[in-house]
Amino acid sequence: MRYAVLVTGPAGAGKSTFSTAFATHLRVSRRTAHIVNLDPAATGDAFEYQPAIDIRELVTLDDVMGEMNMGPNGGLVYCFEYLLQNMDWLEEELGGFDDDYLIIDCPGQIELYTHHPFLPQLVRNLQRMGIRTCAVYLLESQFMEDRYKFFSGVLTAMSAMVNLEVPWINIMSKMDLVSGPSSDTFEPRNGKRGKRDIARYLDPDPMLLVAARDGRDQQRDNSRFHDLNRAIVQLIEDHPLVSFLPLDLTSTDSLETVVSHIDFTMQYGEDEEPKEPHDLDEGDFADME
Ligand SMILES: Nc1nc2c(ncn2[C@@H]2O[C@H](COP(=O)(O)OP(=O)(O)OP(=O)(O)O)[C@@H](O)[C@H]2O)c(=O)[nH]1
Ligand SMILES: [Mg+2]
Repeated sequence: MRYAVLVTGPAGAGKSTFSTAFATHLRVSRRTAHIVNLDPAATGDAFEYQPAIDIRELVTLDDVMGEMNMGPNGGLVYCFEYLLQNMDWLEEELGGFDDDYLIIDCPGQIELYTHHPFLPQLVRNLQRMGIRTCAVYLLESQFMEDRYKFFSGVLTAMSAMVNLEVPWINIMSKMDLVSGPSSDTFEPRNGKRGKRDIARYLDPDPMLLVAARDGRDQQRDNSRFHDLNRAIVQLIEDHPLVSFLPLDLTSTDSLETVVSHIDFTMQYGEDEEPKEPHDLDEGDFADME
């Protein structure tokens, strides 16, 4: 059985860092893991491991920009169209792996997740090849600093989820940057976030949008903005599709919890009993009553 995890999410969310940590963790656990680089713009030393498959062997953003006289964004779109037309190259590369765990590090172009046909097509091909596939979507913890930014992140995650029809796990990355949880309070105190406050983001509480009363809201005090927020609140209440697993790469437990959720989602090891994901321990962020 072959497995593939698509590591997705906006630019700078920590996808490549997570992919490397994930691969290391699997190797330490004596499991074969390979990184697939799907980012034609990745710079040479971006990876601790040599990727087993690298889109840059087919096409690089630099070449496209140089030869086609394109800018970086148009160039990236061109790269994906090119890969889409050369899917047999990827299939051939993938064909060489048996019984393996492929970690597919995706680029951070948000268009790729919300409306470009490339990733859905890739997923269909992986499934046709009998590779069990799931996706993780990383959002970085800094998004929790601004409620509007956070909910725009939640909506983007939802739209990516709907676009890519695979089992899906949302991850709040870089939790090491969030100091806390220091207390059981809702509001940040002494610059530290309370446990309950963090929980309202991991399991997005749409009332955060309604209750927002910071300076920024006064500037935005107009009824159409409030109507829009109310509509978003309603959408998230009616379709609570998105919740986040916290990921703190400075903690092995945290990484293990995330890996066990991924294993569970893909039913890794089909001959074994399906495993329940590790419960989050005391000290993790999401163990709210
Ligand atoms: N503090 C902290 N920083 C992180 C973590 N993960 C990644 N970073 C930093 O965030 C930046 C972006 O990390 P990458 O792993 O390159 O993110 P990416 O999602 O692959 O970025 P793109 O491929 O450009 O979209 C780098 O400076 C990393 O060092 C983390 O868990 N904690
Ligand atoms: Mg990257």
